[in-house]
Amino acid sequence: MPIHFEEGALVAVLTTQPLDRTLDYRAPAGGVRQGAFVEVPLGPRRVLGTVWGPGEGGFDPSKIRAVHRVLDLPPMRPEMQTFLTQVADYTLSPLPAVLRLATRVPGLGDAPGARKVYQLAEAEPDRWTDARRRVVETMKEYGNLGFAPGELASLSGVSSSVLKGLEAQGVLMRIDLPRDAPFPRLDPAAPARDLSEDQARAARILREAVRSRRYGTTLLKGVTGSGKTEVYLEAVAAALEQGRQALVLLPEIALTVEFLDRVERRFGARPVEWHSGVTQAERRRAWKAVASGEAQLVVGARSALFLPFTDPGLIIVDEEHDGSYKQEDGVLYSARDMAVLRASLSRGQVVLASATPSLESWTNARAGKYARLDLTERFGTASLPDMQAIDMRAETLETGRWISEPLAAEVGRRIADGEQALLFINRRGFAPLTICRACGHQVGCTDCDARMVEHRFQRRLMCHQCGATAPIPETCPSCGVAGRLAAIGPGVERLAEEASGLFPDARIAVLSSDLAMSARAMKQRIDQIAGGEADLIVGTQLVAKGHNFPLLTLVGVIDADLGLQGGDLRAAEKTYQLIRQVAGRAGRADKPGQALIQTHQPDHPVIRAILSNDDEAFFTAEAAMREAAATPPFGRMAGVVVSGTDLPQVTAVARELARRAPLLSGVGATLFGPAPAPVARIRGRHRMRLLVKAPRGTRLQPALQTWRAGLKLGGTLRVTIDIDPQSFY
Ligand SMILES: Nc1ncnc2c1ncn2[C@@H]1O[C@H](COP(=O)(O)OP(=O)(O)OP(=O)(O)O)[C@@H](O)[C@H]1O
Ligand SMILES: [Zn+2]
Repeated sequence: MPIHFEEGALVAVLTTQPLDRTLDYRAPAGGVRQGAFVEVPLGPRRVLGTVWGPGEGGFDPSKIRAVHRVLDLPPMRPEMQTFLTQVADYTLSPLPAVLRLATRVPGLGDAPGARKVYQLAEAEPDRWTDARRRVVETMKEYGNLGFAPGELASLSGVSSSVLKGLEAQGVLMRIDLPRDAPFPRLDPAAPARDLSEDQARAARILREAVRSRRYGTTLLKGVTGSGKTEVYLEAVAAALEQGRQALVLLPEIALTVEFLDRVERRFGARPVEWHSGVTQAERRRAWKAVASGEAQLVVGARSALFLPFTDPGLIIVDEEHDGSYKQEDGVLYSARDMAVLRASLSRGQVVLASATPSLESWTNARAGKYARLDLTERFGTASLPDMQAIDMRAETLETGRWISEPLAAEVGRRIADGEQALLFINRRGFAPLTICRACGHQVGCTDCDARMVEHRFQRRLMCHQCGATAPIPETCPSCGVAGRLAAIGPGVERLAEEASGLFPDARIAVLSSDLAMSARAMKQRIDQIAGGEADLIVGTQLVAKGHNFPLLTLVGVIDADLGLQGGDLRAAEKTYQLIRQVAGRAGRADKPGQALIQTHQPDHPVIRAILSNDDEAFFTAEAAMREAAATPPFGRMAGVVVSGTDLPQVTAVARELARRAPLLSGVGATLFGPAPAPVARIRGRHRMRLLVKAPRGTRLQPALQTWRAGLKLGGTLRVTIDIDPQSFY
C-alpha cells in the first residue's frame, strides 16, 4: 500500500534531473501520497518528480524546501516504482533516466480545459509558397488532427509567421479543442471472426491463461500468414472482459496504423496509440487515459511499456524477434525482456508472437520457462511459398547489375499475369560506396569512420551513422579529378533503377525506411500497393515485417549472403529470420507463392535451413553452437563502449577498465579488449570497445557497477554498458 505523508513530513522525491539520488522535500499542505507526481524547486527552477518514499535524511533540515505543487494525476503505483527500479538496476542506468521514459509527455502538469489548436479551414491561400505547401501537407498527412502552433511549425519546418499568415487568409483556423476527451469503449463481446481449428485451440489456451490472473509467458510461433493476430486478439478480449488493460507492442509504426483498423473491426472502436508519430496533445491524452484506467488497449512502440498502466493483464510483443525492440540509446533496454518483467510484477500474461522467434525465446520455451503454442499452417487455402536458391556463381551478370536472369524471367512472368513481385535488398540508398576511379579514395563522413551512402532520390550523400548529408561531389575530394567518382554496390534505389530498365512498363514502388513519410502516409502507400497500384515492389526490411499484399506471389531476395558476413554472433539467426519473413510475404491469398533467393553460397548451412522450411532443425543447431561457445542465451554478455572526442583520453579510460579486470573475474566473468570499435568514430567521438562474457546465472550487474565505479570521466568522456547487447558496431 502506498504511504500517505502528512504536511511537513520529509519525503524523498525522484526527479528526472541527472542526479544520482533522490532529494528530500517537505510534504505540502494537505500532505502527499507516495507515488504522487509533484513539482519541486531545484535551484532556481521547478522540476517534475515523483514522491518515491520517506525522506532519506542527511540534508541540512533548515535548507529543505517544500514540494511546490502536487499534480492532478493519479500517483505512480508501487508496482511501477518497482518496475522502474528494476529496469534501472538491470540496465545499469540512472533511475532518473528511467523515470524520464515513464513521464515523456509534455504538459503533464497543465490543468485540463480547452486548448487552442490549428486545423485546416476552407480557403486557399492567395499564393502558394514552399512553406505554405508544407504546412498544408503536414495537416493533411496527419488527417487534420489539430496541432498546437509550435508543434505544427516544427513539424512542417516553418516559422510561426507563416502560420499566422495562413490563419489571416482563412487557410488555417484556430479552434478550441477540449483537452483529454475520453476514448471510445472497446467491446470485447463483439463477434470475433471464425477461427480455424488451430487458431481456436491457441486462442482458448491464451484466454484461459489470461483468466488465471497469474503471470506467464507464451511463445506463439505461427508460420507467416497463419493469423497470429486474430489469435492474440482473443487474448486481448479476455483481458478486456476482466476489466484489465492490454498492451500490444509492434516493431514498426506503419504496422501500428494498420493494426488500429483490425482492432476496430474486432472490438468496434480504436485503441489508444503510442509512438513517435503521435502528436503531443494526443500523447498527453493517451498517458492520462492509461493512468486513470480508462484506456483498455494500447498499441504502440517499445516505449509504451513505460506507460502508467493501472492493471496490465496482458502484453503482446508481436514479431518478438525484431531488433527494434532494443533501445540503442539512453537506457539500453530490451522491450521484449522488460515486458516479461512488467507482467511478472502485475500478475499479467505475456504473448511473444513470431514466425521466426529469437533464439532466446525459443530456448526459454524449450526449457519450459515459457509456454509454447504453434500454428503450423497458413489461414484459409493459402499455402507456404515454395523456396528456391539461385546459385549466383553460375550466373553471369554485367557489373552494376544484380537481378539474375532466372529471377528477372520469373518477375516478368508474374507481371504479365497481373500478379505482384517483390525484390528485397536490405540496404537503403543507391549505393553503399562512392569511390574515385582516379585515386581510389572512398568518400567518407567527416565526423564518422563511415562511408557516405549515395541517396540518388535526394541527390545527396548520407552518413548512416550520424545522418549527416552532403551534396554528391563532382570532383574527388581527395585528388580533385573530375568525373571519375563511381557508385559501387547495390542499394534499394539502384535496384529500382535496374528493375525499371528491365521492366519499362511496370509500375514500380520503392519502399524503404528512409523515405521521409509519416506513419499514416506510409500506411496509405502500403494500402495502395496492396490494392494493386504497383506491379513490382522494391524494398528494404521495411516490407518484410507483417504486411499483407494479397496479389504478391513472388519474392526475390537479391543478396542472401549480405547478413552472413561480419562477426555478429546473431548473423545466422538474423539472416534466417529476415529471409524467412520476407519470403513469407508471397502467396498469402489464393495463388501459390514462390521465393527465389540469390546466393553465392547455396550450401551454407543457414541458406540450406532457410530453403528447407525446418525451423526446429535450424534452432536446434544454432542453439547447440551457441551453447558450445557459451554465448547468449547460454552465457551472459555486456558490451562496453568508451567514447570521447580525445583519443588518448578514450584509450586511457579503456586501459584503466582493462586493468580492473580482476574485479570481474571475481564473479567468473572474462573481459575482452579494449580494441577500436568497428565504427571507430561517430559524430566526432572516438570509440573503443570492450566485451564482458560470463556464465549464465552470473550476477553480472553488481560486478559491473563496482568495476566502473570511481572512473574519472572528465570532459566528453563516456562509458556505456550494454547488457545483452544486440549490436556490436
Ligand atoms: N480467422 C480468420 N478469419 C479471416 N481471416 C483471417 C483469419 N485469420 C487470419 N486471417 C487473415 O489472414 C491473413 C494473415 O493473418 P495475420 O496477419 O494475422 O498473420 P500473421 O500470422 O501475423 O502473419 P505474419 O507473421 O506473416 O505477419 C490476414 O489477412 C488475416 O486477415
Ligand atoms: Zn557521420
